[in-house]
Amino acid sequence: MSNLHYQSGFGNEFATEAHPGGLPVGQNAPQHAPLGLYTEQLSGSPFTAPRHLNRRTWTYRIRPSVMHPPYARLSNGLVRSTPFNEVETTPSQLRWDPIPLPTQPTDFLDGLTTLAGNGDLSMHSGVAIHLYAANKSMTDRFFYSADGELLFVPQLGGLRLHTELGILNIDNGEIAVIPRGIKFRVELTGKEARGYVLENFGQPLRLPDLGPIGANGLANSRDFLTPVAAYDDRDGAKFEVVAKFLGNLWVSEFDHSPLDVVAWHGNYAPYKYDLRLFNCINTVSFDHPDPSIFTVLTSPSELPGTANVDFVIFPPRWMVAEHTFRPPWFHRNFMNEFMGLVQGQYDAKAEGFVPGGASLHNCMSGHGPDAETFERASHTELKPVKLDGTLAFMFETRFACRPTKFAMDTAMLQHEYYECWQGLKKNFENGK
Ligand SMILES: O=C(O)Cc1cc(O)ccc1O
Ligand SMILES: [Fe+2]
Repeated sequence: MSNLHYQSGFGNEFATEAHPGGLPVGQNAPQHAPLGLYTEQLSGSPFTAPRHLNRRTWTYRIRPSVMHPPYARLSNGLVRSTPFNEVETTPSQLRWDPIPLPTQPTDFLDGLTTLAGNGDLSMHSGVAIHLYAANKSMTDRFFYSADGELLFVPQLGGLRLHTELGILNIDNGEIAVIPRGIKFRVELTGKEARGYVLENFGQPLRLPDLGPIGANGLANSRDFLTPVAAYDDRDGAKFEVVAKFLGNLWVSEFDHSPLDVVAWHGNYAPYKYDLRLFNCINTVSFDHPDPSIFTVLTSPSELPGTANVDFVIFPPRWMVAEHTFRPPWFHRNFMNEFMGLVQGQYDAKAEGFVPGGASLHNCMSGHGPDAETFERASHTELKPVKLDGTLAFMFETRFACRPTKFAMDTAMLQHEYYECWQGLKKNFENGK
C-alpha cells in the first residue's frame, strides 16, 4: 500500500519541493527565503568531512527548529543505552521468543524496548538494538535520536514514517533508515506492528564496496528510495517532541508540528529499500561462503574491514553447492552476531528461532546448525533447492553485544536454547 512518491539512488543530491518555488535558485541562503519560509541547514557530518562522506541538507521550513520551550527529562521506559552495564554479559548463546503485542494502547515510542547494545555513543561507536511492538499511531507525538541513525526492520504490520523530509511507507520485507537527528512520527498502516530497530551510533550506514564482484550486485544504489518533501502545517495544539540525547529521553512541547519542511535539497535524508531487490551472489560450485556476501549496508569503523555494524540478510535463494554441507557450518567468530527473523525458517535452525524472535552469539561463542538440521543436511540429496518464503537478518557488530536487564529477565528468553545442540552425536571413527 503506497501512493507515495520517491526519489531514487543511494546518498544522492536530491532536490524536492512540496510547493513550486519552495527552493531558492542558485544559492542556499537568500536574504528572503522563498514563500516566506525559514532557511535551516541540517548537517549529518562535520562541515569538513571529505566530499564523499559529507552529508547535509538545506531545509526551507515554516518555522526554524529552534522554536520550542526547553526539554525536560522523560522516563526512559525500557529504552537503554551505552555502556549497557546493567547486568554482566554471558558468553552463552542466547535466544528470545517474539515480544508480545500490546494489550493496552501503545505507540511506537511507548513500545520501544532495548534488547542489547555496545560501544560508547558519546564516542560515536557501537549500536543499540531495540524491538518495537505497537497498536497505536503517533499523531501529535514525534521522536528523534541525536545518538544515532535508526534502521527499521518491520516484522509484522506496515509503518508509515512521517519525517521532516517526507513520508516513507515500509512493509515486511522492506527496511528504512532515518538519519541521526531527523524528527518523525510513526503511523501504523495496520492494527498492529512489530519489528526491530538498529540504532547505529557509528558512521552512517552505506553500501559495501563490491571488490571483484564488479559494478553491480548485492543492494543496487538505484533501488534505494528517498521521499519527496511533504509538510504538516499544523499549529495551535500541543505537539510532543521526544529527543533521545546521550542515552536519555527528553521531551518538549512545541506549539506547531515539527514536520514543517516545505522544500529541501541535499544528501542527508531518510531512505527505504525493498530487500526483495537484493541481488544475491553465492557459490555455484561448492562450500558455504562467509555471510558477508549478504551485506546490505555497512557502518565502517576506523579499522579496515572491521565494521561498527553490518546489516546482513539471508533472503530466498537457490542452494546448489555440490558435495557440501549447505547450511551454516559450526563456527566461532571475532565479530558478534545478533539475528532476527522476519518470516519463514532460517536454514541453520529447525525450530525455536521464530519470526519476531532473536538470537545473540557473541565473540568466540560456538554456534551453528542445531542437531536436527545437522542430521538432515548431512544426509540430504544435493539437488538444487530453492530456499523460499524466508527472510532472516543479522546485525553483525565489532563489539560484544551486551543484553539489557530486560533481555535477561524477560520470559521471552529461551533458557533451554543450548539444548538444540546437545543431541549432536559422537560420530568419530578412529579406524578401529
Ligand atoms: O550464525 C549464523 O547463523 C550466521 C551465519 C550464517 C552463515 O551462513 C555463516 C556464518 C554465520 O555466522
Ligand atoms: Fe554465526
